[in-house]
Amino acid sequence: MNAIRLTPPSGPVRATIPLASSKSESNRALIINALTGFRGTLHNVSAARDSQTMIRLLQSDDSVADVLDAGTTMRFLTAYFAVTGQHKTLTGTPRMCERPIGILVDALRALGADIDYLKNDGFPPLATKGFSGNGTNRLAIRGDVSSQYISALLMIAPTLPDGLTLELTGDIGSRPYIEMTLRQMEHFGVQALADWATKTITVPPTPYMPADYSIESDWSGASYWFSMLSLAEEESSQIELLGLKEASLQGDSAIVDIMRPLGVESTFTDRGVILTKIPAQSALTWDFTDCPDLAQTVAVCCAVKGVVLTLTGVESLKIKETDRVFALQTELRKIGAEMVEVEKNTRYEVRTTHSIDTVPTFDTYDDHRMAMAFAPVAMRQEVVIEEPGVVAKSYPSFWEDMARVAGVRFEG
Ligand SMILES: O=C(O)C1=C[C@@H](OP(=O)(O)O)[C@@H](O)[C@H](O)C1
Ligand SMILES: C=C(OP(=O)(O)O)C(=O)O
Repeated sequence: MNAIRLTPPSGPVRATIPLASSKSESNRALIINALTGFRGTLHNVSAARDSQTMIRLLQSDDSVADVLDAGTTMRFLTAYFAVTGQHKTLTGTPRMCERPIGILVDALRALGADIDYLKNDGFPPLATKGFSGNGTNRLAIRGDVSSQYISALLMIAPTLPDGLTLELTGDIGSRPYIEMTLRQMEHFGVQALADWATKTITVPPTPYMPADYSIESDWSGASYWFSMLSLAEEESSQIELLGLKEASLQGDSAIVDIMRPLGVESTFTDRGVILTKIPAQSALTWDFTDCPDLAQTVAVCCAVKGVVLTLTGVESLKIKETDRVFALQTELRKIGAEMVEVEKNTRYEVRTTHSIDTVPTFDTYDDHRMAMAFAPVAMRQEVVIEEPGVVAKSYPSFWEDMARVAGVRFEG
């Protein structure tokens, strides 16, 4: 499957979308359940490759754990294998081996874990080689690189002899993901104390209790449907998204507020949420510190609508599946838009400069979110998307779902 051709709907969009379940919630539930001795029951675990990889690696006796391109799987399993004293080699795709992990490894070493880098210091591949259990129970850790290091440490913290206190330093990025971790730990019987004023989180040494846990649909995946409804030409268009809750653990539920000025009203029901069209604004400013995975969705949507978008809080985008800032800048040009760096690394502006009359072919940079963020452009014009299989990382049925609202043809 080399490319996919998408063509606009011929009339109003009317669709009900099942959505994938959250890979973030799934991967936390899987790690915590492993720490109960696999005694709980998880419902609606995500079919996302990142979660299926987590399941496979938790069950495997193999000494090599290849996480492919799954960031949470790499970070959470490193902590899990390290403190459970398992001897494992953790590796991943070439890009995964460029994504930093030094902050987490330093912290785990301070807790008493023996970890070696196998190639470059600070990056996978690495080997976990046992756990002495006589390290510190208080750590300072940067909060501005990846929250996944913090979530990884929090989840293993209650199994340490004296628990763990984390002092987060610097700004905190992706904080809702840390809160998601704490809420899920609580569900399994561990009550941590988070003081956001002092940026200190204390986890007591407490055994996890087995529990039933049901995973919600994925709000990050939902964001593409908000974008599609925003871009749908016909005012009577409507999309229903199943399995989402208004009171969600997922910070990406912020898409409800981000998309209102872009012309999408959300009405919650007992099945999920119904999206309808309302008038849109001509400019939007948003800080993506809490929800970095939404930046691509919103940037593309604004570019197509001609809404001037100012983005801040996107520093972490450069160390994700690809350098997402570069990828966005390059692909947005194909639809006559530019993403200009207004202040170095901290503030960007997306503006539409001209319209195009050719069919754009979007590259996806081994990044599921590049494919899914650009797919909604097809609400307005025909597009081709390269390597559409990338969506498997978080939302394997994305193109199947997309076929409910647009023409979808695989090519090559
Ligand atoms: O903990 C998680 O499940 C995630 C945290 C975020 O990463 P960072 O904390 O690195 O921003 C997010 O981008 C990623 O998709 C999932
Ligand atoms: C950044 C992402 O995932 P991860 O860091 O877990 O690879 C993502 O899904 O957008």
